[in-house]
Amino acid sequence: MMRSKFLSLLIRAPSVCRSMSTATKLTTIDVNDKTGIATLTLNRSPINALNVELLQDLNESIKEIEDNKSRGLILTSSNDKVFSAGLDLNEMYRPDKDRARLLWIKLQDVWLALYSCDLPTAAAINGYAPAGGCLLATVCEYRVMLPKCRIGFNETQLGIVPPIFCMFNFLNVLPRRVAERSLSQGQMFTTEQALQIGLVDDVVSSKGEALDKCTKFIDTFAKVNPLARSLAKQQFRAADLQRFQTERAKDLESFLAFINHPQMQEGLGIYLNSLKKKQQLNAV
Ligand SMILES: CCCCCCCC/C=C\C=C\CC(=O)SCCNC(=O)CCNC(=O)[C@H](O)C(C)(C)COP(=O)(O)OP(=O)(O)OC[C@H]1O[C@@H](n2cnc3c(N)ncnc32)[C@H](O)[C@@H]1OP(=O)(O)O
Repeated sequence: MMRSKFLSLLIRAPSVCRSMSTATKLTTIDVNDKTGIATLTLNRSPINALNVELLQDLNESIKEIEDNKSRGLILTSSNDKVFSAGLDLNEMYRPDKDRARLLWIKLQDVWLALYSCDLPTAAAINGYAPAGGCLLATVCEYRVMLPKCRIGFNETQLGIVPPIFCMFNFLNVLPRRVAERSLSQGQMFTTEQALQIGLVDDVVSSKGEALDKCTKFIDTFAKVNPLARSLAKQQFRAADLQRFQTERAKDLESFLAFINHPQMQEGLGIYLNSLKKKQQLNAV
């Protein structure tokens, strides 16, 4: 098992594969022939809210990209305003018990797949990225964002405790003090603020430019031995991954207990309604 992983890393070469897409089309994969880099696009209309199916699709696509020995993975969205609106609140409001359990397990799987991904990963954040959207962006090793967007973990603003993997992501990206404050205050940052604190690495004016920047980032590894690169990344992340595995089951039970709490349900109902009301107001 270990040997085949080593071999696959040693013989990794630019992919000749053109494009792969998952059957459901909630995500699409395009592999650039020249660079061998795979672009994984979130494609769940209207706002890439992460439901069970999208998370399942994402997991399959990440695996497909790894198995096809792409040189890197770029995560982006087909929506030109929203990268991802985070977890689908409809999965948590008056939840179906089995689906809610599955939702969290799939979210944990996606986080794990990206956090421990052998490939270099980058996020072209071409729109809003609250909560779960921020999770997907910050689990990557590099981020570039478009102007006039917002990103952050707003969970505490909604009365939700951010799970430990949000903390791991932020501690990888931000100084500890900034990470703790922004997570505990549920801060949402404008693109400009995100750049200033280092939450994103660069700001560009179009999605095309964002994809180019991500490609350039992945290209910085071109002359580095892929096995050495991958193992160095795993070494940095090993303690987080170990803690995640230890707490995974407890984290799932905490989530289920949390969303099934009557006060949480009431809050979720009000919040969902306010999001819908916003649209009604816009239409007036
Ligand atoms: C100690 C350990 C304890 C562990 C406990 C763990 C507990 C953790 C529990 C939960 C964790 C949750 C993490 C999350 O990800 S929660 C989701 C947070 N997301 C948000 O708050 C985003 C809210 N949405 C927005 O801000 C905007 O919609 C935006 C993404 C900026 C897009 O704006 P716009 O383009 O203007 O689109 P609309 O606002 O008009 O939205 C279009 C329709 O989509 C509906 N909507 C929006 N967001 C969501 C969502 N996240 N889920 C489901 N539906 C959503 C919105 O109501 C509109 O619907 P409709 O067309 O019917 O009016």
